[in-house]
Amino acid sequence: MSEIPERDESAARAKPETPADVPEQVRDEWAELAEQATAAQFAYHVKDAPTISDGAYDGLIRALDDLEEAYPSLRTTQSPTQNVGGAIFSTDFTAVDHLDRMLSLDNAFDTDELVDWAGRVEQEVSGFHYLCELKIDGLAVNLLYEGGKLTRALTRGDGRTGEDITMNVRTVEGIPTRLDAGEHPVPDLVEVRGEVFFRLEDFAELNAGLVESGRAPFANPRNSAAGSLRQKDPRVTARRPLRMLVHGMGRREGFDIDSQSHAYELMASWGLPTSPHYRVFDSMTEVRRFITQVEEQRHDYDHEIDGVVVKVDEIAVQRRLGTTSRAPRWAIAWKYPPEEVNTKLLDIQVNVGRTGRVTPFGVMEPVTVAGSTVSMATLHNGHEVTRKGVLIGDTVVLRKAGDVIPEILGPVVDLRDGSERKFVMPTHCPSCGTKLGQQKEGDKDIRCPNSRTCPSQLRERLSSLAGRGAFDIEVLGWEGVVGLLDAGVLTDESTLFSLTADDIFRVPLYRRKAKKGDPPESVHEGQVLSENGRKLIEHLQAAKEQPLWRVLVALSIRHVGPTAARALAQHFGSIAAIREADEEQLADVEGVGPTIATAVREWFDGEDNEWHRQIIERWAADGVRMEDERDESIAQTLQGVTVVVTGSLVEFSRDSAKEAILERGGKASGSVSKKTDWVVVGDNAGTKEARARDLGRPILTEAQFVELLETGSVVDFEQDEGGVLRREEGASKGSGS
Ligand SMILES: NC(=O)c1ccc[n+]([C@@H]2O[C@H](COP(=O)([O-])OP(=O)(O)OC[C@H]3O[C@@H](n4cnc5c(N)ncnc54)[C@H](O)[C@@H]3O)[C@@H](O)[C@H]2O)c1
Ligand SMILES: [Zn+2]
Repeated sequence: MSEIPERDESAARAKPETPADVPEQVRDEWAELAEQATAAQFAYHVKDAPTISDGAYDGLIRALDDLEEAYPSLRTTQSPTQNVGGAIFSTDFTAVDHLDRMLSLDNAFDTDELVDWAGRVEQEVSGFHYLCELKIDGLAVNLLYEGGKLTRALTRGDGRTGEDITMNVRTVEGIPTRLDAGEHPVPDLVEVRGEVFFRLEDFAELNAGLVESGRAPFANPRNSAAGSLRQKDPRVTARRPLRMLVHGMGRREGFDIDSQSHAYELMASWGLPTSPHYRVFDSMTEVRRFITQVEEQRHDYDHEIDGVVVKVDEIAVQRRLGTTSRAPRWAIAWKYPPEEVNTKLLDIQVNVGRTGRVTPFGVMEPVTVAGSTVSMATLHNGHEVTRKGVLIGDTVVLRKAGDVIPEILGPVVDLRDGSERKFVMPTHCPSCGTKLGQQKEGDKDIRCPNSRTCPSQLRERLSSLAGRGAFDIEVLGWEGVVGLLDAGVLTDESTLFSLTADDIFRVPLYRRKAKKGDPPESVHEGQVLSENGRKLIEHLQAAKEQPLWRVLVALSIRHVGPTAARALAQHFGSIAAIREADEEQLADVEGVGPTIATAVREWFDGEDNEWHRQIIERWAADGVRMEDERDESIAQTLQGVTVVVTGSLVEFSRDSAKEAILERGGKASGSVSKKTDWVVVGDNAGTKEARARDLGRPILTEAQFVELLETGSVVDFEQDEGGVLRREEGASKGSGS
């Protein structure tokens, strides 16, 4: 069917080679890698419990491929590079042949590989389109419909033969047992290929339920979806909220299709679940733009994706290009960098935070994930360590997705060798030795109650107080805090604003050797205050003028971050008024709620109230502004209006834009949802703009934002109802979005 040469051109160029020509060393290396890859395939496809990360697996396949490129005789049908994966079957299921083979996909990990692929295709054929869609990270399934009825469902298996999971698939929501003969007649026979997966929301809910009933949660949606579908007992599958999206056809009888997008249109009309996120393009430039866009909003989809699949749309062209033994030549999977890797958990240590909370964290062998090197990850609390079932010495799965902080998902149990040991939560504070305890019975967190003098809490509190979300004292970083405490000029935060130039001079970090030209009166024992030392004095002075919400954040009241602090400041206007408010009044403030209200009361009335009063009095005496001046002249134009600002504006900083919205009675939100009224887009806006377009929310420029602030509305704005990732007009219908 296909006339184009094998993908591997070097094989064609190389002189004929026999296995005997392959150096022993190379053969051994190949055998070793092949064995590892085969074992990984078994763990992944058959046991649904991978022992190595996808990145590591792809690395093994790469290495094998490189060896086979150099020594083509190694590339036998037995090689893991040549099979579809999952060749070994579980005895729990009956093996059944597919009518048409189910293939895997070739990968492109960088632009060169993608462009090479397109080059090979375009050299062979012309006048075709590229269809781009999401690569769903799930389990490939083949559904057979005969006379419109679902008669069989198989896993992909080795591509020729799969496992019969018909009973299980019948329990998956959204998979019709009968096709709809609405617009198009139901076919005599069709094999429908697609992916079974968990939606992220469903997965989180499933895990929450498991934890509530005292069981261990699942580590990752892909493998637990595979595990859930491949259950001996279909009743277990039925309890798991699995979904499916279809992305291809195998054997078909009694009807014809002319393109991939046509297939989607038909399948949607038959009631099969198709994805709304596909587009058809003319050129590679558009394909690459699509890939970039999808990567930016990778975490906004309701299921996990691990890349984008690019396919030739026209079926006639697909036929001409044909397939290799494991993948079609007319498609390629662009893979995004892996967000999950395996690494060794070397130790679990604890940190005592600014509110006394004792947090265990994992110390790991440094590993690169999603572009950064990670060697530590929080484990939240002792309960969480037990819940995740990790032991010190375990190989663990580490996940870092987008801007989210790295998370240890769980151990790779199969790789334990018996030397692992259990982590025990300490009974006494590692920083001050005080006995640890719960604040209330039933709390998951344990705390060091010595909030006033515990060195660890003090350091954390001071450095967070100086942070950008609080007093914003730039030159008082972690080292500065430690320096002030070590020099003994500060014993707690109450005297922070009483620091004198002499005090600051005593911290080595804030002084330097005197130079010629330094005024003689500033020189003491050959040293002068450094630039940062002088800045610290200035910044402390400036901090006293900060708005009330920042002072509130600086007090380190549990649960009171910038959002709650802004709400409190906006509503009450002064520390005195907040102190007078009862729990109910506090909880009634929008954006506050009962947990925060309790924490605020606890801070003013609890065991440490004396000491907390001292901080406030001392700060006030030193000139810190404890109330906001209200500008009654500002018109409340944005009452009940929610605005999201994204990207950088010219006249506004992030904070001042937020302030401007709040001052006018509006709500400044950090994420775009259907409830967002306006989205203000500055330079370099990322996923939020895309999401706004996706949801069809009105988009404003900075000038229009000013108009909005002044008048409460904008006359002429941009609204993209279609959204960048919507299917093209008329491309398909019936599946909703
Ligand atoms: N961690 C491990 O030990 C281990 C072992 C084996 C495989 N793996 C992972 O699995 C991959 C290989 O598995 P594979 O052979 O399934 O290949 P693949 O996941 O790279 O791609 C092929 C599969 O993608 C699926 N797919 C998702 N969305 C699709 C769409 N829109 N259109 C077409 N197909 C779509 C199909 O089911 C198809 O079979 C590796 O790259 C690795 O990520 C990991
Ligand atoms: Zn302590």
